[in-house]
Amino acid sequence: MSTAIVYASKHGTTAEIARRMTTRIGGNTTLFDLADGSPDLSPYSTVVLGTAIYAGQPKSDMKAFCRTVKLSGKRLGLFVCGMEQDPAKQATELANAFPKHLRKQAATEAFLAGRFLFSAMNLAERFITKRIAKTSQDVDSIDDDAITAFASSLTGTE
Ligand SMILES: Cc1cc2nc3c(=O)[nH]c(=O)nc-3n(C[C@H](O)[C@H](O)[C@H](O)COP(=O)(O)O)c2cc1C
Repeated sequence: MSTAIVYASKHGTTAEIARRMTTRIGGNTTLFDLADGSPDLSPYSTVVLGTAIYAGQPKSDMKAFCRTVKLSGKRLGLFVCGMEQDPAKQATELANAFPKHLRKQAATEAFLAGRFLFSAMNLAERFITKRIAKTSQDVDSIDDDAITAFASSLTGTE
């Protein structure tokens, strides 16, 4: 199985989740950061798309990529990285992050949590995070079990 994991990350946590996912998917798995441009996915039979969520929205480069990418016939997994705690709101963020036709095609999709990294944030982001999340400390909510479960359902080994 040849797999491409394509991600959109601002402060590195979606990238870190994607990196951890590669070892769990195994086989021939390649990482692509959308900040480096749009990859050619034609050689890959399986594709994972992952994006960070800011203010309820996926990153704009993932949104733009989803508008043009052709994935028919491929096994597809979708994930979002965010710090929303309410399961209903997490589900809404996931539902809004990718177009309907890709969600319909997806073999698996998940909200994979994230991190608050104050050292990576700009002043406005620190202010918003302190106000909304009521913390000024780094928080690491990356859920390794959820990453493993996502990889297993993608590869059909669950
Ligand atoms: C200014 C700001 C706004 C955010 N808004 C949301 C949000 O609406 N929903 C959510 O689930 N997470 C939100 N987050 C949390 C980020 O999604 C989380 O920090 C994530 O790990 C960032 O991923 P990245 O490092 O790949 O950019 C926000 C974080 C910041 C700093």
